[in-house]
Amino acid sequence: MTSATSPSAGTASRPTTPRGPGARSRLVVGLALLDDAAAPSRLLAARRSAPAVLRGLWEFPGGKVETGEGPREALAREVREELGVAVRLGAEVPSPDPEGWELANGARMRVLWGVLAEEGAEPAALEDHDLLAWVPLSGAGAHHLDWIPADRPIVSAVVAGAATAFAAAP
Ligand SMILES: Nc1nc2c([nH]c(=O)n2[C@H]2C[C@H](O)[C@@H](COP(=O)(O)OP(=O)(O)OP(=O)(O)O)O2)c(=O)[nH]1
Repeated sequence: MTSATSPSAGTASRPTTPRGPGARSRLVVGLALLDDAAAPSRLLAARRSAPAVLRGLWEFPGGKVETGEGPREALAREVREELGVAVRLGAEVPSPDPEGWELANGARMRVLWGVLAEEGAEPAALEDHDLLAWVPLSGAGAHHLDWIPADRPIVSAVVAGAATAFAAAP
């Protein structure tokens, strides 16, 4: 499976600071996966299965950027590992801080829009999650889930911005 990304979209191509061999930066990347680029109506949410402190809470699929990786590359890798699908990544969901959304542990998360790269592909909860849900973008749909608290403002931004997420994409 190939992952199609658009390197020029968004600002998520900034390099991360190397911290030595095998080290991981504190940058986390998350995916706001929409069911359709032109007329999105649902967002994919993933329920954490571990660690214990996060178990049962919902989040954006993704994870930590590894040393030497760009954020987009890291996100495509995490999504392949966690969901078993390739995604077409779009721009970054704008955050109040250019470094990204602040997480509870002091880390930052940058969230990118995405849609499935292959028609008919179905994300599966392969790693880190025990349940996936396509939640409606309209009404209170997405807000009903028990999100990781730091994700709540991101969910609001995603719900507000989904309709135009891919509007400028080629
Ligand atoms: N993936 C993801 N992580 C989030 C979100 N919100 C949030 O606070 N986090 C936190 C949880 C974790 O402390 C951290 C991401 O770590 P992770 O465990 O997903 O990263 P990883 O897949 O690279 O895992 P690992 O190899 O370090 O175990 O960011 C979110 O929406 N998605």
